[in-house]
Amino acid sequence: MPFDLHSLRNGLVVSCQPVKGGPMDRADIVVGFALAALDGGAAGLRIESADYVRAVRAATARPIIGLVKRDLDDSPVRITPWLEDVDALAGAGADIIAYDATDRVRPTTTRALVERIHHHGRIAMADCSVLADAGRALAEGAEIVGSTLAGYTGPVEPTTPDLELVAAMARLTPHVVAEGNIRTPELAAAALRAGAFSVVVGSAITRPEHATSWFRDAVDRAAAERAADAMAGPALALDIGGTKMLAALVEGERVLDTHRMPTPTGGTPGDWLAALFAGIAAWRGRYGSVGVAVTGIVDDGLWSALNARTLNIPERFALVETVAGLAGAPVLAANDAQAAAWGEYRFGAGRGADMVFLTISTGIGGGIVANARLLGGMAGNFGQFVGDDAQGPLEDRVSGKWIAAEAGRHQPGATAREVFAAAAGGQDWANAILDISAGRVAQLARNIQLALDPARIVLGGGIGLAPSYLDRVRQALAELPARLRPDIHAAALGEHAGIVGIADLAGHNPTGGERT
Ligand SMILES: CC(=O)N[C@H](C=O)[C@@H](O)[C@H](O)[C@H](O)COP(=O)(O)O
Repeated sequence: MPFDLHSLRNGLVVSCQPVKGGPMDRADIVVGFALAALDGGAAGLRIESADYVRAVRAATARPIIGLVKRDLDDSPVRITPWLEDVDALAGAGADIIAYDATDRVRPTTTRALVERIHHHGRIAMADCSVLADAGRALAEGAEIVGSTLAGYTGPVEPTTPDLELVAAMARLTPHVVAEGNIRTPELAAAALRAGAFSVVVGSAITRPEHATSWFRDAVDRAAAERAADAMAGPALALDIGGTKMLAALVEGERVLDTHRMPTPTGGTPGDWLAALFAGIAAWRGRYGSVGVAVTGIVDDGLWSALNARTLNIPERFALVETVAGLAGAPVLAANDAQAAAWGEYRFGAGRGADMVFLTISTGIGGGIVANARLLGGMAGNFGQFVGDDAQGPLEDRVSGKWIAAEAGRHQPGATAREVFAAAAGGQDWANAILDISAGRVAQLARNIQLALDPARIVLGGGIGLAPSYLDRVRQALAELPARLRPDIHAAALGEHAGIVGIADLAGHNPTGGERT
């Protein structure tokens, strides 16, 4: 039956080319790889050498792209350079014959190779390095063009696929094969989306030596990072809030030492920081990096107030530069709730998952970690969300301040803590206030789920962690279908989340500068 090219449409082709001279370089092993690939759902195979094509052909009728590789003295062309190679591959049973279609010094013209492939009634696949190769190959009659040689004509071997070339070739012909350095299922899918007709994957599946080395390199890099962290010793973490300033020496999630002082009511942020550093002068030399978590917004190391009533600071205060001058070490700065989000992500209730952190206390803050990255700038400022009822920011209708104000009608002067106590004692009015507050947080969590679909939402803060509050939030969400229901957990690091988070971020920031 003549070979039907369409059997490869949207298909995965597995290239079974062992490392030359390596332990897998045996016909029986190549046949084993080929049959295993077909069992796994491959639509076709790419096999090197007439002998191996013959061996695989004897084991399967499925499509085979054949090629011969040679290292020639007088030409850089390696893939099927000779007419005799074409004859041998056709004789061995290849359906498609791949050849080097680059414009380089070569023993035989590409036109002659294509003619010879057609003479045997086979399909010609042009392995290209640039778009011009593909244009020429199509003009010479090749049925398929591949991105096989993209990057391989230069001095340094590529490590990523050239999907732009795939997309450009797809504008010339529908029969484009994406090939070369497709190392993950995601890249294979991206190649198809870029316009490929079929995708060839080789080393990631059939060269254990190569795939092992990628993993080994990644593990080596992580080990080097770990060793560098251990060498760097503790980080200095600062938390500058509206009422208090906290300095701490932090190693991993361990807080080794702390120093607290009230945030001065007068002076500039530069004065406050100088006062804080005077209090921790004895720590000098014990830390290699500094993280600063602050209330407000941090953009490019510059600090601005979000709400001047919480902390009045000059617009775009040079926070990183000022602290670097005082500390003599690289500095990283972030919003305090964002820093706490990172702390919970690294060591607390959000470990390793895409997560949103919500802190409900006097106000509401938050942070977002997506794809292992903490979002900076304004991201996570949930307390500032507004409804369409012009009732002001959400935090004014939820937080500790609001709870205490609502309680005033029933128990003048009551604090939020006292409202929780009254609720625990069975007071209906107190339960009603807490249910309203928790219901609004539940609504916020629901909206966050719809916007970001995090794996978890972590709830912290004095109100968020007060007895019964999380249960009330969960209760308010109980009726939602499971897929829409946020998975809410109590924060695990308590008041240390911010300093642990900012210390960890700072420890991985050897060059300094703001990174959030
Ligand atoms: C440049 C060159 O000589 N490529 C060769 C072509 O057949 C093979 O060595 C590759 O393994 C094949 O293209 C599949 O690519 P990857 O193994 O990166 O998935």
